[in-house]
Order: sequence, then structure tokens, then C-alpha cells
Amino acid sequence: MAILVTGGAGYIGSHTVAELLDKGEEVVVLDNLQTGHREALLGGKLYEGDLRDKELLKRLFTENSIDAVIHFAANSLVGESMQNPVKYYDNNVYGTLCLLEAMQQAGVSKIVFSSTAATYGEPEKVPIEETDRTAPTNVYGETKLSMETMMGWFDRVLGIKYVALRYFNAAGAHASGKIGEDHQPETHLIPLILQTALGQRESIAVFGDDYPTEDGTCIRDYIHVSDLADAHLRAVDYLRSGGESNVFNLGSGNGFSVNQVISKVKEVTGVDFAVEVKPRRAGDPAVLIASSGKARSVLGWNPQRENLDDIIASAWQWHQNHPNGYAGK
Ligand SMILES: O=c1ccn([C@@H]2O[C@H](COP(=O)(O)OP(=O)(O)O[C@H]3O[C@H](CO)[C@H](O)[C@H](O)[C@H]3O)[C@@H](O)[C@H]2O)c(=O)[nH]1
Repeated sequence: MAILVTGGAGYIGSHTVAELLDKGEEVVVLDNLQTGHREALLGGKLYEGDLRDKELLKRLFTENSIDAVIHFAANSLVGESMQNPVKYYDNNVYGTLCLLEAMQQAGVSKIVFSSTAATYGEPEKVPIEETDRTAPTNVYGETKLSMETMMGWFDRVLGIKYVALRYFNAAGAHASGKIGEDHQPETHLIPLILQTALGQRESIAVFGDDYPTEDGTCIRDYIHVSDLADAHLRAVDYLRSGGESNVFNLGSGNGFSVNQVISKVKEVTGVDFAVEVKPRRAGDPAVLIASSGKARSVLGWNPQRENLDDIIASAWQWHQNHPNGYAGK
């Protein structure tokens, strides 16, 4: 029996495929390679195509014996979602509907999928627990919450069991040095700072220094991508052993401000560079920090790389060796 990984050629998807292969799982990947990279796949059988291509999905489920699905394929940028909501509803919500329909037709009843801390919006308290209010402040978070709600009905009505993993901020790269973060264009904080340290950018922009935090910049909870990947394998095992549908936060429980992350990068790389304060970015909550006690106790998740210095060091190694991402190898 194989595991279908949609979006398996993307950043978190490819790290999860690597862990699955390590554990001896058979892996089938569906990816349209719009943001993913063929080179990011360390193995598995790739179907190049779109989630919304119902014929392709039907063929994929017929040609393979799929036992569970890990669903990453989605657009995931807060800023872009506030400019192009149609793209986000179409790919994230309609795409997930197509996938669930194909699963129903093929009799596949287990799915683990990427949700996000952006479902909470501006939190009522930190650390955030899974039972806290969800009130997204951007289209991206709203589409992920809609996907969760949809899964809830597909469980109640059709018995498809799901695990929604609400990621906080993924960072870092695989220990092998073979795969890492490569978004075109890059919009995430840590890779942008590292590109500045490499001299590829003149300065790093701080989006707002007037937030209600100690230094005025936004606080986020950074978690190593390989620890996120490990949580997906645990979530599949949880469903395989009869676990009920569930939602888990995945974060380290530690918050770092944008200014603190910039200082850490300077420390880890030993490079100094220019920092520019810019206006706030639309849709950004001030503070997002996870309580991941539930994932730890129910899934037995035990992140191994929680220190921000180590996370940055692993990303730095990737950026130094792949200054132009996969394209420039
Ligand atoms: O050049 C930059 C880029 C980012 N930031 C700031 O750095 C923080 C982190 O920004 P990222 O874009 O790296 O990450 P986000 O927190 O916006 O979003 C990430 O985490 C979210 C959940 O917290 C979602 O899962 C989303 O998909 C994922 O991109 C934010 O406060 C942002 O305003 C800057 O100051 N300058």
C-alpha cells in the first residue's frame, strides 16, 4: 500500500517524502510543479499534474493502491492571498474538494493535511491551543479553515478520517544538505535574511515596528521542517491505528520577534547587513506562538531541532550550497 503525497515536491512536502522513504513507505507524489521542484524529490513515483484534474486523480487512484493521503498541495502566502483571493479559493478549497471526491470514489478514508496557525487570526492568548477561537485575518488562513470544515463534514457523512496539522513557521533544511527551501519569488523571513547575508539582497525589510510587542516587531514560532515532516508520519500512524479525526498545532512553543531573528542570523552567519523598517504587511497578526502539548501527548511528537540557532544554521548550510536554489546547482 502506498501513501499519496500531494504537493510532495514542495518545501514541507519534499522533506516529508524524504522521511517516508527513510521509513520504507511506498510513496506516490502528485505535484503540478508550479511552486515545487522535481529535484526536491529524493524518490517516489511522480504524477505531474493538478489536483483539480479529476481524470488524472481517477487514474492515479486506479493505478496505485493508496492507503492514506498526505495533502500539502496548496498556495500558502499570506500577502498573495490578500491580492488574489480567487486563486486561493480555487486551488486550496476547490482542489481539496476534488481530492476528497477522488478519495471517496477510491474508498480511501485517511487524510493528513497542512493547515496553519493563520486559522487563528489575532489570538486571544498565547500560547495558542487547538480549542481557541479561529478567526483568520487573511484569505489564506480562511481557505485553510474552510478545508478543515469541509473535512469535518466528509468525516461525519462519509467516514473519511482526517488529521489537520496547524503549522506555525516552518524553517530550516534537511540534514543531508540535498533539499531545502526554494520559493520563487521568496517571501519568507528566514530565507530572505539569509539571501541578504549572502549579498544577494541589499537589505532586509522589517514589516512594521509598531506592533504591541516588546521591540515592536511581529513574533512567530519557528519550527524545523524535518520535525514538521516527522509529525505527518505520526499522524498517518495515528489514523492507521484507528484514531478519530483531530486537529494539532505544530510549533516549538517559543516566540522570536523579527528583530530577534535578524540578530540571530547575524550571529550564526557572522555577516553584518543592512536592515530597513517598512510599513506593516496586510493580514499579519502581531504574535503567533503554539501550544503543541496535544501533538506531543497524543502523537508522541518530540521535535529534535527546537533551538533557533540550529534551525538557522541548517538553512544557512542549504543557502550557501544552493545560492540559486535548485536551479543553480
Ligand atoms: O521580508 C520580510 C518578510 C517577512 N517579515 C515578517 O516576518 C514574519 C514572518 O513572515 P513569513 O512571511 O516568513 O511567515 P508568515 O508568518 O507570514 O506565514 C507563515 O506562517 C503562517 C502561519 O503562522 C502560514 O502557515 C504561512 O503559510 C507561512 O508562510 C512576519 O511578521 C512578516 O511580516 C518581514 O518583516 N520582512
